[in-house]
Amino acid sequence: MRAAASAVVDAGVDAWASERLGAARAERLRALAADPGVPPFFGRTDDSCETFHIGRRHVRDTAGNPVVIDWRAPMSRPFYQASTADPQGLTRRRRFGFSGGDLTGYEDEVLAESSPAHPEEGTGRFLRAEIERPRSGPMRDIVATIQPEQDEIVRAPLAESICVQGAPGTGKTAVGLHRAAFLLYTYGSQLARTGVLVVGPNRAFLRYIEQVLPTLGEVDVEQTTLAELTARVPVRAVDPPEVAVLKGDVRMAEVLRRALWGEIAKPTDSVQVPLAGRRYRVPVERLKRYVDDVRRRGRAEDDQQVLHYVAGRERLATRLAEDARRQKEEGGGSPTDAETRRAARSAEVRDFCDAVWPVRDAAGLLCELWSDPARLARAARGVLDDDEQALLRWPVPPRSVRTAPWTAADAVLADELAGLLERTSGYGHVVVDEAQDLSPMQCRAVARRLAAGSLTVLGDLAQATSPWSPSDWRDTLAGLGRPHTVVRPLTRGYRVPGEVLDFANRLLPLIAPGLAAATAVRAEPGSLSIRPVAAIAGPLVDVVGGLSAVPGSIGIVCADDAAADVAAVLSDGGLPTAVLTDDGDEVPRVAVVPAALAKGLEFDAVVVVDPAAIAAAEPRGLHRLYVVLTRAVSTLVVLHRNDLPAPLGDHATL
Ligand SMILES: Nc1ncnc2c1ncn2[C@@H]1O[C@H](COP(=O)(O)OP(=O)(O)OP(=O)(O)O)[C@@H](O)[C@H]1O
Repeated sequence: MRAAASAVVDAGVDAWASERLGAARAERLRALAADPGVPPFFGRTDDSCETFHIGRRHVRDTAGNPVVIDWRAPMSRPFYQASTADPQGLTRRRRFGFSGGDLTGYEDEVLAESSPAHPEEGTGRFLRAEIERPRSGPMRDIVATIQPEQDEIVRAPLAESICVQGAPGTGKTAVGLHRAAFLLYTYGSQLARTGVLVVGPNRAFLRYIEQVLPTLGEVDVEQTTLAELTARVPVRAVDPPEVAVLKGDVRMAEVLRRALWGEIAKPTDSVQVPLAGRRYRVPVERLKRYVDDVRRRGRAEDDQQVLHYVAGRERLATRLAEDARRQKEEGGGSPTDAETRRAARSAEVRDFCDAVWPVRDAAGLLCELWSDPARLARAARGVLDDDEQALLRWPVPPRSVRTAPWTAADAVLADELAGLLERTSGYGHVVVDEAQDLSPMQCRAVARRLAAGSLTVLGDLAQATSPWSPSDWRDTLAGLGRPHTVVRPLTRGYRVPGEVLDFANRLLPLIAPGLAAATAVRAEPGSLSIRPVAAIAGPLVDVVGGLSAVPGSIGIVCADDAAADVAAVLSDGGLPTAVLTDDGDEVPRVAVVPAALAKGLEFDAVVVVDPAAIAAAEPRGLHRLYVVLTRAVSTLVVLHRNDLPAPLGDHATL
């Protein structure tokens, strides 16, 4: 296929067409470029008469016959879904193993109806080897081993919004990313216009996942964090917790709406509109009606019909110009469209709009609200009480909008205002990860990017650490604008060995009562080690030294404010490490990980330093600890000076 694409001559009917052909060919060659380390296929399906290979992309031979079927094609579905109970027409499924591009082995499952159940069906050798392959660098794709319950979600139709409630390591993130790739393949032309957006919680997480879609051949998906999505003001300050909670509260949407639309003034005087050399008086009564009409359109029930503030101002100007035009027509004149448009842009009309429907910008308006108590009180009356209003106000008004002490929550509010001013362009599909932590205002920011598209929401209520953490998904899904989204659970844990998962799951009745616990697909005797220590330093250096001797990634997770000390201890012990930061740098093989950044990440070996300190560091510290305890693929070592938090303490049975 590469040879055929290279051989095409870029001769179009003219220079422009030739250039376009050349660009298309370059694009095609780029799409066909293959990493020699990535095998062209990883599976094979046999039915009674045919054999198909399954791979990352479609490959055909010189005669045009398919040699490898793209994993996303409907024909590949049985490869992922067939079982001995339901062979889906297959007699055999074969999985190939590769090492650095060399075929090293294969595993067969005979699926004919009469065959006995495969002893390790679903957790075959290859799946296990794939999970346990030592990690280095960013997250890998799972195309070769997607499991049936994951495949159901990956291949759900585009129109279906889905919320995946998945326990740690059940593959939520992997499923969300593979779903994006599946949708782009299956609904390419529809999504080419509107695009797909993936939203993650922070840069460190994004850096970890951002290579998965490109390795699946999808380079055009936009992957971003919530902070980047809402970067309307330069964030340079941090809100105290109670202020951040209030700024994330859904009532802020009403306050901002009133702050913008509530300040539209009533016309007090008529306006003289110049049109084609004469002036026409528009009386104040009619002006009032125009303003009311346009303002009402700003509150349309159907979101797609809403007239945004900036467009409303233009509409108002047009209404005045049209009034003058009518007057001229009634006098026998026939003004042109261009003359009417000029009238709408005249100084007289502009002055009127400035007085009644002033030009606004999001940051400027927010700055006014936080600086001017009377202005805030007008917008917040009946919504926020006096104490709440006081929380929002800046003690000292800033010298300029740019230098104001903006916070991350302010950026989300500025984004809300920007969404009231003008329509935010929406995507055809949005995947939002770690959604359990979104504030109601952040949910609205994501919903604005959705327009008519659908949504994949990924999260785990047991890992919810933000102040808004919901106890079920209803409010989040309503906030995201898709209240009827079906919640689908994933409970088979692929990452964490059974011994470790059972230990972490002891926290579940406390942190998420009623939530089904995950069951691990692998047991790994010896994977969990709990070590009471008198002092951390010596044992920590010993443990990390021992783990460093084998390949794979190591995360040393501790309370955020202990990270620098832990790194210093390791470096003094001859084990230089880096502290993971949220600047998007690659995660080093051996990293000290502040607990707040552990979410979504995983390491072959994890050392948890002082779990009691992690639990004590924040209001939802036990949830944070649950996140931390579920990051390990092969080994978890817990070093504790103080007693373990209660449900974990009784480890006599371990
Ligand atoms: N079908 C699979 N085949 C191979 N590996 C898998 C499969 N499903 C999940 N994994 C692996 O399990 C690990 C966990 O997956 P992922 O990070 O997507 O889970 P998650 O549910 O988002 O976890 P968490 O909520 O704890 O962040 C990853 O290393 C992923 O590659």
